[in-house]
Amino acid sequence: SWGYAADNGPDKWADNFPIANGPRQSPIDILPGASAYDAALKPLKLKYDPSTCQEILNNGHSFQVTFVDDNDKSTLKEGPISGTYRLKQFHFHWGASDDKGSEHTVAGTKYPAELHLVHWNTKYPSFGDAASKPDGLAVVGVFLKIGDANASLQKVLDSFGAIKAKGKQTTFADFDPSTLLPGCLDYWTYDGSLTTPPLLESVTWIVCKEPISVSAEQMAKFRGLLFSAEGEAECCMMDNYRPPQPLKGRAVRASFK
Ligand SMILES: O=C(Nc1cc(S(=O)(=O)[N+](=O)[O-])cc([N+](=O)[O-])c1O)Nc1c(F)c(F)c(F)c(F)c1F
Ligand SMILES: [Zn+2]
Repeated sequence: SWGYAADNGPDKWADNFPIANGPRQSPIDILPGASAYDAALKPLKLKYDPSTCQEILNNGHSFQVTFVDDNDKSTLKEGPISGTYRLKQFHFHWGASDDKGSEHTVAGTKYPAELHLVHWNTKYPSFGDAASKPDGLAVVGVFLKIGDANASLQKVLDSFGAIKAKGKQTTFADFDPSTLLPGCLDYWTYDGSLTTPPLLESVTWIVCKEPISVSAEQMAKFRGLLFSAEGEAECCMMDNYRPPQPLKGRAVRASFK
């Protein structure tokens, strides 16, 4: 199945997922100079309840922290979207070294990692249903840059021992994902897609301008996870990012001047 290696990576995904060459694929290279400030864009309204945090798992292409989404305790509202979107999970993409790893880039600049908080539109009955609709998902992207160690991220990293291999999962409770957000929530927004198969074109992307910090030692811990399952030849989880895709005429708007 799909992955990030030479034989099953991003350049091969179109074989099984032809939408990979679609009109609204993600990620993209964000050009600040070409993105128009839109005064109609509202501030992001994020409300996360730590009690909805459920578990952390290694799904073989990243690790993700999943949330109970049968209520409106953890939601995203306003910003570029209308209605209420529920938080489903967050995960990261990162590189083999600190000079690459993010999916979105900013005028060609790559960050060492990128956080994705995945939300779904409650006008649809479920996440799976929403994921097939053009306004079904909203993903908040946050860049990570090398600097001071991130105390909030450290709580996530401390659980890595239990999820080293593909398919491993463990309970992960009482975590507030808003502690992973930057102080300033200025953002760029555009219509895009999932960046992993099935690459569905159902995502309103909301990419924060301000990065959060991560230390080089913490980044090394990300790379200690495995793409491989127990009993398989060990393959370190890194470079699990899709490169930027053609903009194909889309507008990127900025919530800030
Ligand atoms: O739930 C999904 N989560 C997800 C998305 C991305 S993403 O990078 O594409 N993203 O949107 O941020 C990255 C990771 N990850 O762990 O790396 C994820 O686990 N993907 C997903 C799916 F797996 C399906 F089979 C499906 F039918 C569907 F609708 C989906 F949306
Ligand atoms: Zn992602």
